[in-house]
Amino acid sequence: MDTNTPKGNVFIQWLKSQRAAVDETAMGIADIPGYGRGIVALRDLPKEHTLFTIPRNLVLSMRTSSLPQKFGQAAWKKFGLHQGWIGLILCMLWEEAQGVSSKWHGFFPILPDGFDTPMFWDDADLEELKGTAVVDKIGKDDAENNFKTKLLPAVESRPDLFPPDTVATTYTLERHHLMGSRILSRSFHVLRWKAYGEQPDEEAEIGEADASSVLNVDVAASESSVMDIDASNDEVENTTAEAADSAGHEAENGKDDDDDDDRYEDPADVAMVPMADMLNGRFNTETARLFYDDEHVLRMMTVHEIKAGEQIWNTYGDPPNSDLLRRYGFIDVTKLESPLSGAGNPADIVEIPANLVVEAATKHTTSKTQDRVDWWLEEAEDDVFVVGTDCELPPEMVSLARLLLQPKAEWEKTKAKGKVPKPTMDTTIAAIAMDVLQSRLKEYPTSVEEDERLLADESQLGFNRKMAVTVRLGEKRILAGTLRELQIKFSKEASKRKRGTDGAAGKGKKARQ
Ligand SMILES: C[S@@+](CC[C@H](N)C(=O)[O-])C[C@H]1O[C@@H](n2cnc3c(N)ncnc32)[C@H](O)[C@@H]1O
Repeated sequence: MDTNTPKGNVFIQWLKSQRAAVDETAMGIADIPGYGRGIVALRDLPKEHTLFTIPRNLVLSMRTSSLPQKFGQAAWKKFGLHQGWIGLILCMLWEEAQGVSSKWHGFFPILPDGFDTPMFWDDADLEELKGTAVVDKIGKDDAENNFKTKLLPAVESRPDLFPPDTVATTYTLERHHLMGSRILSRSFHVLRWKAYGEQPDEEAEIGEADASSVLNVDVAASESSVMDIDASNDEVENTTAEAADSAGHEAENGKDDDDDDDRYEDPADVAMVPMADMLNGRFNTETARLFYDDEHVLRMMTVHEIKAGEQIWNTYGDPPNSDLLRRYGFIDVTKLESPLSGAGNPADIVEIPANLVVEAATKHTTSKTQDRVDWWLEEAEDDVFVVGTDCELPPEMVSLARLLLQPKAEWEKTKAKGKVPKPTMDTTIAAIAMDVLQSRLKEYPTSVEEDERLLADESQLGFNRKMAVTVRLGEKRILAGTLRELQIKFSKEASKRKRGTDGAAGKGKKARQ
C-alpha cells in the first residue's frame, strides 16, 4: 500500500508545523480501496505505542475557533448558535473561508468534499430504506430549517465577518450539509480544559460573560486531574460512538431550550481532531484509541500489537448498520451468532414502536387502554422498544403488554403502587408479541426471502441499494428470529397445555431482564 500520498504528506507537514508529533516510522496515510484514506502500520508495533499526539488547541471546535468571540457571546446565543451543531458548522464554514489565515488551513483540504450517506440520496434510493430506523433520523428538513432560521440570519447580521459577496458561495445550504456530515462522520467529544490560573468552573457553555478563558485555548494548560493516561475514563470519545441521538443534526434538531438537560452533549465539546479522524473503523476490531494526556495533548495509542502493513483501526462504537449507514455511509457485515446465522452486523437492532403493542394487546382485552398508555408513558417513558441480534423480547415491551391486559382491580393497584408490571411471559403475551413482530415486518416493502434473493445477485444492485437492502434485511432477520424463538417456546407450551400436561405455561417465564 502506498503511504506516500501527496495530500497525506502535505497534511502531515502542516500538522507538524502546528506542534503535533507524528511517528512517521510507525504509521502512514494510505489510500485503501473501499475505505477512502486510512492509516497503516509501517512496521510491527507493540501495544501502547504512540502513533501521534495532537495539541489540544489544534482541535477545531466552538472553544478553539475565534469566531464566537468575534461575533460576541450574547449575539451567538441570540441566534441560537450555542445549541446543537449549528455553531460549529458556522465556525467551520468561516474558518475554511479564511484561507491561510485560519489556523486549520492545512486541515480542510484533507476533509471529504462529498458523502454517500442517505442525507444525499435521491427519493428512489431512500424508498429502499422504508421501515428501517434510518429514515426518520436523517433530519434533512430540520437541518435546513436551522440553516434558514439560525445560520443565515447570523451571517447576514455581520457583513464585517461574512462579506456579502461570499455569502452565495460560502454560506450555502449545500455547504452547511457538507459540514454537518463532516462533523457527523468524524468528530470527537473533547472535554473542556482549563486555562492557566482559571478557577474550576462547571460552566463550559459558550456565551458565558467570562468565557474568554474558555474559548481561548491558546493559553490552555493542563487538566491533569482528568487527563491521567492510566485512568479508566481517559478515552476521548468519538462523537459518533455516542448514542444515536447524542449529536449531529439530530441533536441540533432534538435539543430543546433546556440547557440543564444532561441527556444532551455540550455542543462546545464536539470537536474535529485532525489526524485522529483518519482512522477507519470495523466491528470489534479496534487497535488504536485516542487518549487524553496530562501534557495538553491528545494521544493516539495502539491498544493491541499491530503487524507491519496492517490497517490501524479506531472504534466507532460498533453501532447497528442503520447508524453506520446514516452517519458514515458504509455498513459492516460479519458472522452472526445463534440464534441468527449467516452474515450481518451483530450490533444490529430493530425498533418497535409501542403503539404496535397497544394495537395487538387491544385484541385480547375489553378494557379501555388510553389511560393505561398515558400512565405508561409518564411512568416508564418507553415509546420504542429495541430488539437486538440475541432475538430476546425487551422486558419493557412485555411489561406494557401485561399492563394493558390487567383486570381493572389489578390496574388500580398498579397505579397506586406506581410500579410497572413484572415482565412475565405466558402464551397470551407471546401471542401479542408475535402479532407485534408480524405487524412490524409488514412495514418493510419486501420479505426476508426477497431481500436474500436481491443480495444473492448483488451485481444487479447499485451501491446505495445494496446497503439499504442489507440494513433492512438485518432488521427483518431480528424480527423473524425473535418470532421463531417465540414460536418454538410457546407453541410447545400451548400444545402441552392442550394435552393437559402443562405446568409451565400458566406459571409463566420472565422475559430478558
Ligand atoms: C473518520 S473517517 C475515516 C477516514 C476516511 N476513510 C477518509 O478517507 O478520510 C470515516 C469515514 O471513513 C470511511 N470508513 C471508515 N470505516 C470504514 C469501513 N469499515 N468500511 C468502509 N468505509 C469506512 C467512511 O467513508 C466513513 O464515513
